[in-house]
Amino acid sequence: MLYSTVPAAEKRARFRAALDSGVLQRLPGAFNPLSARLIQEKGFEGVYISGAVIAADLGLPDIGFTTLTEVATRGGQISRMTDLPTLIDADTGFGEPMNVARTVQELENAGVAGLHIEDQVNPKRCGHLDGKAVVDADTAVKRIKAAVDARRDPNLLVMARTDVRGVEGLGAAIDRAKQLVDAGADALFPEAMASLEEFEAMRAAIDVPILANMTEFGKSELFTNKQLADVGVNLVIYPVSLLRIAMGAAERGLDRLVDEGSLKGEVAGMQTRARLYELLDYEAYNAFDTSLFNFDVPTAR
Ligand SMILES: C[C@](O)(C(=O)O)[C@H](CC(=O)O)C(=O)O
Ligand SMILES: [Mg+2]
Repeated sequence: MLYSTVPAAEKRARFRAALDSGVLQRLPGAFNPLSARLIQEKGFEGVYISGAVIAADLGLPDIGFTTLTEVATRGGQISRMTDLPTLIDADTGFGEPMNVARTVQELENAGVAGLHIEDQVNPKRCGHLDGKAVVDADTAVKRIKAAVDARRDPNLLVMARTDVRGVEGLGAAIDRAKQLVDAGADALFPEAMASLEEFEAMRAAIDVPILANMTEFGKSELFTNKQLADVGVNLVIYPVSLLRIAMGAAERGLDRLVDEGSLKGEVAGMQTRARLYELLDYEAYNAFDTSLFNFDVPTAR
Protein backbone atom coordinates (compact mmCIF):
# COMPACT_ATOMS: atom_id res chain seq x y z
CA MET A 1 0.00 0.00 0.00
CA LEU A 2 1.05 3.59 -0.68
CA TYR A 3 3.68 2.15 -2.22
CA SER A 4 7.31 1.00 -2.39
CA THR A 5 8.92 0.50 1.00
CA VAL A 6 12.35 -0.11 -0.50
CA PRO A 7 14.60 2.95 0.00
CA ALA A 8 16.17 4.46 -3.11
CA ALA A 9 19.68 3.65 -1.86
CA GLU A 10 18.73 -0.02 -1.63
CA LYS A 11 17.25 -0.03 -5.15
CA ARG A 12 20.47 1.50 -6.47
CA ALA A 13 22.64 -1.08 -4.72
CA ARG A 14 20.45 -3.87 -6.11
CA PHE A 15 20.64 -2.35 -9.61
CA ARG A 16 24.44 -2.30 -9.47
CA ALA A 17 24.54 -5.93 -8.33
CA ALA A 18 22.07 -6.95 -11.04
CA LEU A 19 24.18 -5.27 -13.72
CA ASP A 20 27.17 -7.28 -12.50
CA SER A 21 25.23 -10.53 -12.47
CA GLY A 22 25.51 -11.29 -16.18
CA VAL A 23 21.71 -11.58 -16.45
CA LEU A 24 20.06 -9.30 -19.03
CA GLN A 25 18.07 -6.60 -17.23
CA ARG A 26 14.76 -5.92 -19.01
CA LEU A 27 13.24 -2.48 -18.44
CA PRO A 28 9.90 -1.74 -20.10
CA GLY A 29 8.98 1.94 -20.06
CA ALA A 30 6.24 2.87 -17.60
CA PHE A 31 3.86 5.34 -19.25
CA ASN A 32 2.34 6.19 -15.89
CA PRO A 33 2.92 5.22 -12.25
CA LEU A 34 0.30 2.45 -12.33
CA SER A 35 1.96 0.72 -15.26
CA ALA A 36 5.15 0.50 -13.18
CA ARG A 37 3.28 -1.82 -10.83
CA LEU A 38 2.25 -3.99 -13.73
CA ILE A 39 5.87 -4.17 -14.91
CA GLN A 40 6.98 -5.30 -11.45
CA GLU A 41 4.20 -7.84 -11.14
CA LYS A 42 5.08 -9.41 -14.48
CA GLY A 43 8.60 -10.14 -13.27
CA PHE A 44 10.74 -7.59 -15.09
CA GLU A 45 14.01 -6.46 -13.55
CA GLY A 46 13.51 -2.70 -13.77
CA VAL A 47 11.42 0.19 -15.03
CA TYR A 48 12.46 2.72 -17.66
CA ILE A 49 11.18 6.31 -17.59
CA SER A 50 11.25 7.69 -21.11
CA GLY A 51 11.67 11.33 -22.05
CA ALA A 52 9.73 10.68 -25.25
CA VAL A 53 6.81 9.34 -23.18
CA ILE A 54 6.86 12.23 -20.71
CA ALA A 55 6.78 14.66 -23.64
CA ALA A 56 4.09 12.74 -25.54
CA ASP A 57 2.00 12.49 -22.39
CA LEU A 58 2.03 16.30 -22.24
CA GLY A 59 1.15 16.45 -25.94
CA LEU A 60 4.63 17.68 -26.90
CA PRO A 61 7.18 16.38 -29.40
CA ASP A 62 10.39 15.00 -27.92
CA ILE A 63 12.59 18.00 -28.79
CA GLY A 64 13.60 19.33 -25.41
CA PHE A 65 10.40 21.08 -24.29
CA THR A 66 10.02 19.25 -21.00
CA THR A 67 11.56 20.85 -17.96
CA LEU A 68 13.72 19.33 -15.25
CA THR A 69 10.88 19.87 -12.79
CA GLU A 70 8.41 17.95 -14.96
CA VAL A 71 10.83 15.09 -15.54
CA ALA A 72 11.90 14.84 -11.89
CA THR A 73 8.27 14.93 -10.75
CA ARG A 74 7.32 12.13 -13.10
CA GLY A 75 10.45 10.21 -12.08
CA GLY A 76 9.42 10.44 -8.44
CA GLN A 77 5.81 9.46 -9.13
CA ILE A 78 6.87 6.36 -11.03
CA SER A 79 9.78 5.39 -8.74
CA ARG A 80 7.62 5.44 -5.64
CA MET A 81 5.24 2.90 -7.19
CA THR A 82 7.80 0.14 -7.61
CA ASP A 83 10.38 -1.79 -5.64
CA LEU A 84 12.32 -2.17 -8.88
CA PRO A 85 15.16 0.16 -9.86
CA THR A 86 14.13 2.92 -12.27
CA LEU A 87 16.32 4.31 -15.04
CA ILE A 88 15.33 7.79 -16.21
CA ASP A 89 16.04 9.66 -19.43
CA ALA A 90 17.74 12.96 -18.53
CA ASP A 91 18.05 14.00 -22.21
CA THR A 92 21.02 16.37 -22.61
CA GLY A 93 20.98 17.22 -18.90
CA PHE A 94 18.81 20.34 -19.28
CA GLY A 95 21.57 22.81 -20.07
CA GLU A 96 25.27 23.35 -19.55
CA PRO A 97 27.44 21.00 -17.45
CA MET A 98 26.56 23.10 -14.40
CA ASN A 99 22.88 22.40 -15.08
CA VAL A 100 23.69 18.71 -15.49
CA ALA A 101 24.97 18.73 -11.90
CA ARG A 102 21.66 20.12 -10.66
CA THR A 103 19.72 17.68 -12.84
CA VAL A 104 21.53 14.75 -11.27
CA GLN A 105 20.80 15.93 -7.73
CA GLU A 106 17.11 16.55 -8.47
CA LEU A 107 16.70 13.14 -10.11
CA GLU A 108 18.57 11.54 -7.24
CA ASN A 109 16.12 13.23 -4.86
CA ALA A 110 13.28 11.77 -6.93
CA GLY A 111 14.49 8.29 -6.03
CA VAL A 112 15.64 6.95 -9.38
CA ALA A 113 18.34 4.27 -9.50
CA GLY A 114 20.03 5.61 -12.59
CA LEU A 115 19.85 8.20 -15.36
CA HIS A 116 21.29 8.75 -18.79
CA ILE A 117 22.75 11.90 -20.28
CA GLU A 118 23.20 12.13 -24.03
CA ASP A 119 25.63 13.93 -26.32
CA GLN A 120 23.12 15.53 -28.67
CA VAL A 121 23.04 19.28 -29.20
CA ASN A 122 20.02 21.24 -28.02
CA PRO A 123 17.32 21.09 -29.30
CA LYS A 124 17.61 17.33 -29.16
CA ARG A 125 15.40 14.90 -31.02
CA CYS A 126 14.53 11.21 -30.98
CA GLY A 127 17.77 9.28 -31.40
CA HIS A 128 16.25 7.16 -34.16
CA LEU A 129 15.49 10.08 -36.46
CA ASP A 130 17.73 11.47 -39.16
CA GLY A 131 19.23 14.94 -39.00
CA LYS A 132 20.29 14.96 -35.36
CA ALA A 133 23.59 16.57 -34.33
CA VAL A 134 26.03 15.82 -31.52
CA VAL A 135 28.27 18.04 -29.38
CA ASP A 136 32.07 17.75 -29.49
CA ALA A 137 33.85 15.24 -27.27
CA ASP A 138 34.98 17.91 -24.81
CA THR A 139 31.41 19.04 -24.08
CA ALA A 140 30.12 15.46 -23.91
CA VAL A 141 32.86 14.56 -21.43
CA LYS A 142 32.13 17.64 -19.32
CA ARG A 143 28.48 16.61 -19.03
CA ILE A 144 29.42 13.17 -17.72
CA LYS A 145 32.07 14.49 -15.33
CA ALA A 146 29.58 16.99 -13.94
CA ALA A 147 27.02 14.20 -13.45
CA VAL A 148 29.46 11.89 -11.69
CA ASP A 149 30.77 14.64 -9.41
CA ALA A 150 27.28 15.83 -8.46
CA ARG A 151 25.77 12.60 -7.23
CA ARG A 152 25.75 12.07 -3.48
CA ASP A 153 24.93 8.38 -3.58
CA PRO A 154 27.90 6.67 -5.27
CA ASN A 155 25.53 3.89 -6.37
CA LEU A 156 23.39 6.23 -8.47
CA LEU A 157 24.10 4.89 -11.96
CA VAL A 158 25.34 7.55 -14.36
CA MET A 159 24.90 6.22 -17.87
CA ALA A 160 26.32 8.04 -20.87
CA ARG A 161 24.29 7.90 -24.04
CA THR A 162 26.03 8.56 -27.31
CA ASP A 163 24.12 9.45 -30.46
CA VAL A 164 27.29 9.47 -32.57
CA ARG A 165 26.48 6.18 -34.36
CA GLY A 166 23.67 7.76 -36.37
CA VAL A 167 25.75 10.83 -37.25
CA GLU A 168 29.35 9.71 -37.84
CA GLY A 169 29.16 5.90 -37.89
CA LEU A 170 30.20 3.06 -35.64
CA GLY A 171 33.95 3.76 -35.44
CA ALA A 172 33.37 7.30 -34.20
CA ALA A 173 30.70 6.03 -31.78
CA ILE A 174 33.17 3.58 -30.28
CA ASP A 175 35.79 6.35 -29.88
CA ARG A 176 33.19 8.56 -28.17
CA ALA A 177 32.07 5.68 -25.93
CA LYS A 178 35.63 5.14 -24.71
CA GLN A 179 35.96 8.83 -23.87
CA LEU A 180 32.69 8.81 -21.94
CA VAL A 181 33.71 5.75 -19.96
CA ASP A 182 37.08 7.36 -19.20
CA ALA A 183 35.14 10.39 -17.95
CA GLY A 184 33.49 8.16 -15.36
CA ALA A 185 30.31 6.83 -16.99
CA ASP A 186 29.13 3.69 -15.20
CA ALA A 187 27.29 2.33 -18.22
CA LEU A 188 26.80 3.13 -21.89
CA PHE A 189 23.75 3.61 -24.08
CA PRO A 190 24.86 3.44 -27.72
CA GLU A 191 21.86 4.88 -29.58
CA ALA A 192 20.56 3.71 -32.96
CA MET A 193 22.81 0.70 -33.38
CA ALA A 194 22.03 -1.01 -36.68
CA SER A 195 22.90 -4.67 -36.03
CA LEU A 196 23.91 -7.25 -33.46
CA GLU A 197 27.43 -7.08 -34.86
CA GLU A 198 27.55 -3.41 -33.92
CA PHE A 199 26.56 -4.22 -30.35
CA GLU A 200 29.24 -6.90 -30.35
CA ALA A 201 31.90 -4.41 -31.52
CA MET A 202 30.85 -1.92 -28.84
CA ARG A 203 30.93 -4.69 -26.23
CA ALA A 204 34.48 -5.61 -27.20
CA ALA A 205 35.63 -1.97 -26.99
CA ILE A 206 34.45 -1.00 -23.49
CA ASP A 207 34.01 -2.83 -20.22
CA VAL A 208 30.99 -1.16 -18.61
CA PRO A 209 27.39 -2.42 -18.96
CA ILE A 210 25.76 -1.67 -22.33
CA LEU A 211 22.11 -0.85 -23.01
CA ALA A 212 20.08 -1.76 -26.10
CA ASN A 213 17.13 0.43 -27.08
CA MET A 214 14.41 -1.74 -28.61
CA THR A 215 12.15 1.14 -29.57
CA GLU A 216 9.69 0.31 -32.32
CA PHE A 217 9.65 2.09 -35.69
CA GLY A 218 13.31 3.05 -35.18
CA LYS A 219 16.70 2.22 -36.67
CA SER A 220 17.32 -1.01 -34.75
CA GLU A 221 15.73 -4.33 -35.53
CA LEU A 222 13.71 -5.71 -32.62
CA PHE A 223 16.16 -8.32 -31.37
CA THR A 224 15.12 -10.96 -28.84
CA ASN A 225 16.36 -10.99 -25.27
CA LYS A 226 18.48 -14.02 -26.11
CA GLN A 227 20.09 -12.38 -29.15
CA LEU A 228 20.99 -9.34 -27.06
CA ALA A 229 22.30 -11.39 -24.13
CA ASP A 230 24.39 -13.49 -26.51
CA VAL A 231 26.27 -10.43 -27.77
CA GLY A 232 26.92 -9.22 -24.23
CA VAL A 233 24.23 -6.55 -23.84
CA ASN A 234 23.41 -6.00 -20.15
CA LEU A 235 20.17 -3.99 -20.22
CA VAL A 236 17.36 -3.58 -22.69
CA ILE A 237 14.69 -0.89 -22.71
CA TYR A 238 11.28 -0.83 -24.40
CA PRO A 239 10.84 2.90 -23.85
CA VAL A 240 7.63 3.84 -25.63
CA SER A 241 6.13 0.36 -26.15
CA LEU A 242 3.48 0.40 -23.41
CA LEU A 243 2.31 3.86 -24.44
CA ARG A 244 2.05 2.70 -28.05
CA ILE A 245 0.10 -0.39 -27.00
CA ALA A 246 -2.23 1.60 -24.75
CA MET A 247 -2.79 4.36 -27.32
CA GLY A 248 -3.39 1.75 -30.03
CA ALA A 249 -6.06 0.15 -27.84
CA ALA A 250 -7.58 3.54 -27.00
CA GLU A 251 -7.83 4.46 -30.66
CA ARG A 252 -9.45 1.15 -31.58
CA GLY A 253 -11.92 1.54 -28.71
CA LEU A 254 -12.86 5.08 -29.72
CA ASP A 255 -13.38 3.94 -33.32
CA ARG A 256 -15.69 1.22 -32.12
CA LEU A 257 -17.64 3.66 -29.97
CA VAL A 258 -18.11 5.86 -33.03
CA ASP A 259 -19.12 2.89 -35.21
CA GLU A 260 -21.30 0.97 -32.78
CA GLY A 261 -22.54 3.62 -30.40
CA SER A 262 -21.45 1.52 -27.40
CA LEU A 263 -18.30 0.05 -25.89
CA LYS A 264 -19.94 -3.28 -25.11
CA GLY A 265 -17.78 -5.04 -27.68
CA GLU A 266 -14.60 -3.67 -26.07
CA VAL A 267 -15.28 -4.81 -22.52
CA ALA A 268 -13.72 -8.27 -22.95
CA GLY A 269 -10.36 -6.64 -23.77
CA MET A 270 -10.49 -4.07 -20.95
CA GLN A 271 -8.69 -4.35 -17.65
CA THR A 272 -11.44 -5.30 -15.22
CA ARG A 273 -12.39 -3.31 -12.17
CA ALA A 274 -11.20 -6.25 -10.02
CA ARG A 275 -7.80 -6.29 -11.67
CA LEU A 276 -7.43 -2.53 -11.32
CA TYR A 277 -8.25 -2.71 -7.63
CA GLU A 278 -5.80 -5.56 -7.22
CA LEU A 279 -3.02 -3.48 -8.80
CA LEU A 280 -3.94 -0.53 -6.59
CA ASP A 281 -3.88 -2.82 -3.55
CA TYR A 282 -7.23 -1.27 -2.70
CA GLU A 283 -8.09 -3.81 -0.02
CA ALA A 284 -4.96 -3.02 1.98
CA TYR A 285 -6.26 0.48 2.69
CA ASN A 286 -8.71 -1.15 5.08
CA ALA A 287 -5.78 -0.95 7.48
CA PHE A 288 -6.85 2.67 7.97
CA ASP A 289 -10.58 2.18 7.82
CA THR A 290 -12.35 -1.17 7.49
CA SER A 291 -15.28 0.43 5.72
CA LEU A 292 -13.17 1.14 2.64
CA PHE A 293 -13.36 -2.21 0.90
CA ASN A 294 -16.63 -3.68 2.07
CA PHE A 295 -18.24 -4.35 -1.28
CA ASP A 296 -18.14 -7.18 -3.81
CA VAL A 297 -16.01 -6.65 -6.89
CA PRO A 298 -16.96 -8.59 -10.01
CA THR A 299 -14.04 -10.95 -10.59
CA ALA A 300 -14.38 -11.51 -14.34
CA ARG A 301 -10.97 -11.06 -15.96
C1 LIG B 1 14.83 6.25 -25.60
C2 LIG B 1 14.29 7.59 -25.95
O1 LIG B 1 15.28 8.56 -25.72
C3 LIG B 1 13.11 7.95 -25.04
O2 LIG B 1 12.93 9.14 -24.77
O3 LIG B 1 12.37 7.04 -24.66
C4 LIG B 1 13.78 7.70 -27.43
C5 LIG B 1 12.75 6.67 -27.80
C6 LIG B 1 12.00 6.94 -29.09
O4 LIG B 1 11.74 8.11 -29.41
O5 LIG B 1 11.61 5.97 -29.73
C7 LIG B 1 14.99 7.68 -28.36
O6 LIG B 1 15.54 8.76 -28.63
O7 LIG B 1 15.38 6.59 -28.80
MG1 LIG C 1 14.69 10.31 -24.89
